[in-house]
Amino acid sequence: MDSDTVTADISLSSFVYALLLLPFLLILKHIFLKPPPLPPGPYPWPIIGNLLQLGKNPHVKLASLAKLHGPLMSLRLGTQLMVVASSPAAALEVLKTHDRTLSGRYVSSSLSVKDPKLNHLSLAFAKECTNNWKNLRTICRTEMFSGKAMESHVELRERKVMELVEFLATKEGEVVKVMDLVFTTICNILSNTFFSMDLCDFEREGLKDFIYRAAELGATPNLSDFYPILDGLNLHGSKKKSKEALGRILATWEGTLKERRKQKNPGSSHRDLLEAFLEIRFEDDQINQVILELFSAGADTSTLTIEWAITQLIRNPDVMYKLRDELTKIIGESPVRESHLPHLPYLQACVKETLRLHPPAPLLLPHRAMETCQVMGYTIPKDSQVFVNIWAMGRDPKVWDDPLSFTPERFLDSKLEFKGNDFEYIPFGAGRRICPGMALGARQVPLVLATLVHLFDWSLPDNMDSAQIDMEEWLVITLRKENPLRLVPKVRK
Ligand code: HEM
Repeated sequence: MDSDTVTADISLSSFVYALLLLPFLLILKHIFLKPPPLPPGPYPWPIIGNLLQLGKNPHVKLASLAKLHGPLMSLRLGTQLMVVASSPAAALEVLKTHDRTLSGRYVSSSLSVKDPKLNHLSLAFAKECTNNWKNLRTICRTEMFSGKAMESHVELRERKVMELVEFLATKEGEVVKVMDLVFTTICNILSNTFFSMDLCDFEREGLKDFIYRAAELGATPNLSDFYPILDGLNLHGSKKKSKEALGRILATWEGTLKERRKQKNPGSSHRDLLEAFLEIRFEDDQINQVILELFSAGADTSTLTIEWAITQLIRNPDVMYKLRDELTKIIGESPVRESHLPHLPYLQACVKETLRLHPPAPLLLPHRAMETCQVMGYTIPKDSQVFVNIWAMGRDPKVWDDPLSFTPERFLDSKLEFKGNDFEYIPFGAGRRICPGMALGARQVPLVLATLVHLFDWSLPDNMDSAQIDMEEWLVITLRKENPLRLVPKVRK
């Protein structure tokens, strides 16, 4: 046998051995290199998964499910996978350690922008954190939320709040839907920052009702969110309804946009966001998209926080008394100014305590896994929806003493801030997707709240006692429409 034949025999036998070993190697790979499992969660039913388990207050139900399944759990909603983080440690993993991968946005099919050009120019609904999204955040920060921009709008915010006070004063003794009026004020603060004009009226319906309607449609789950294959069928007709509602919102500033495009020099006494957008040659569609998103993200969140703060103050007269006392000592008889806010620690603590118990976005906005990743020893597959249940974290007895009581004092000697670094307390989120409007929210909410508490006495109508305002989360919104929470403001003499 010559050496060539021996070499050929050896290679042939190595090949045969390798072939025989292959199944074993594959089995070993399967056993040892198997990706970690999905996060634990309730058993999913065939086809519907866990859809029926969420109910009408998903954050409340998810909080109780997390007690059974742990701080990182997964549920199936139709064909979609939902992952929920419910502890500060899990929130830190999602919003800091894996922020790059998990900062995609999951957008409901009824809200999703079909035009790819607009999708690239979206802020809250941008599916990825693209350069366009970064640029948009930078423009909004520079023009609206930076220290300089915030200072340039102080007088505007104070004026709008005084208009609310003047209107309320004309209603002495009457039953008033105060929170509708607060919503009007917040919308007008925003619309003046965008266009230097009011878009809402205390007496008439208009923009605010269209925004309610659009928000309601956006929050209503759509079957194609759970079964994307049904997307083209538009079973609820919700896309048509959202399009109508959005069309009516856009119509409220269409004329202004046209006018301002024609003007060479806008002539407004202070710069607004529209001026910045026109300078960088944004088209109408692009401007509409961003302003729409800023309205939807900024108006309801601030109003709900004020509404809950007032509700908690009525429920807790001692806290109301202490807050009034602080306001009287620091402000005296004059109207509240933004320059007073840094000197009102108890007011700031009341706002923080309200955001702990009643975060207006209890699950943040839905994030999306842009790639498959491993978190806390579990796999989160690409395109899963990822939520952080800050409502559950705000009421967790492992994190807070006596978590259900409204005790602003807990924030007085504490260094806890809502700026996205303390993961037990993130009402504005954290990481790349943190709320860009935090600076504005953190000024307009205490300004309006302090004004309402300082200038008015709050009492309930005779036929309602404080037990009746023992509301469940999100019921406030329902109350507003079906059985509005009517508080009687009495102007203090
Ligand atoms: C009390 C007031 C507010 C609270 C509690 C709040 C809270 C939040 C939260 C929790 C998020 C989602 C963060 C995430 O998904 O991780 C968010 C996003 C957002 N907020 Fe706010 N917000 C408030 C006021 C405002 C205001 C006044 C504006 C602007 C006018 C605003 C504009 C936005 C936008 C555009 C986003 C989407 C950001 C993105 O996806 O990149 N918010 N906010």
